[in-house]
Amino acid sequence: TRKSRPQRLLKAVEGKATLGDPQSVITAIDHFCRHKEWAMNVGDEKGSILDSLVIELSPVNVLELGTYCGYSTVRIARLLPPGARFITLEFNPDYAAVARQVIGWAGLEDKVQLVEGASGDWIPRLREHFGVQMFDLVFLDHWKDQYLPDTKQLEECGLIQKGTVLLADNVICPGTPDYLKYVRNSPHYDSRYYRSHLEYTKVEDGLEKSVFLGF
Ligand SMILES: Cc1ncnc2c1ncn2[C@@H]1O[C@H](/C=C/CNC(=O)c2cc(-c3ccc(F)cc3)cc(O)c2O)C[C@H]1O
Ligand SMILES: [Mg+2]
Repeated sequence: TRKSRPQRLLKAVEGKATLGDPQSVITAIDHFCRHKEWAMNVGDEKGSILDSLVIELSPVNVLELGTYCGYSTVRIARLLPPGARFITLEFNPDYAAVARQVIGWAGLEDKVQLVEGASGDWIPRLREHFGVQMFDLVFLDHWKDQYLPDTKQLEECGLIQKGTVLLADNVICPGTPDYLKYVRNSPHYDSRYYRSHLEYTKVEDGLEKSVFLGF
């Protein structure tokens, strides 16, 4: 059977990137998606905004919702301080398999815990299973209608506390209207929109950064 797009993306990484060099993996994926086949990675333009926020925050505990091929996983993991803990959730086993290899090519497998499963099932178990008390940074990039329910569940589980930063991809395209309304209207969040473009295109999109102010 024909390879899937994630498998073709992985082939491009294996053909172009240098083993153990995260930047070469990022460059290989961006080149593949810009010149061969578009794929829903956060991309280089929004990725640079993500980089600057990770560097500024220097987070110790990070959660990513929606690993896909591991592009943003590599972008984030390569910038984390030693001893940081990074959990990424992906429920599609084929995507998870590709992501493990992409993360492995970048040499970042020791920095990332890729958990196969649905965010809704795993969020209530993160504390007792991984001993994590709260997250400094949550990157939301999974199904867009899951952003709000998962944010509420993270709040209820006490995994979002004063100072936690939520960073959401695609708040314009495809759009996450209910999530955006929630974080922008809630007195418990200080929210800011970083205008950019949909990965590898000229279409407007952006990231929403929301800092939890405490209850
Ligand atoms: C609930 C849950 N738990 C764990 N993993 C979950 C999950 N829901 C999705 N996932 C996993 O995340 C990934 C899903 C990501 C969804 N992202 C998207 O749908 C997405 C779509 C576009 C887009 C924009 C314009 C267009 F014309 C077409 C597409 C751009 C993006 O950056 C995206 O992230 C893969 C999936 O298996
Ligand atoms: Mg996205």
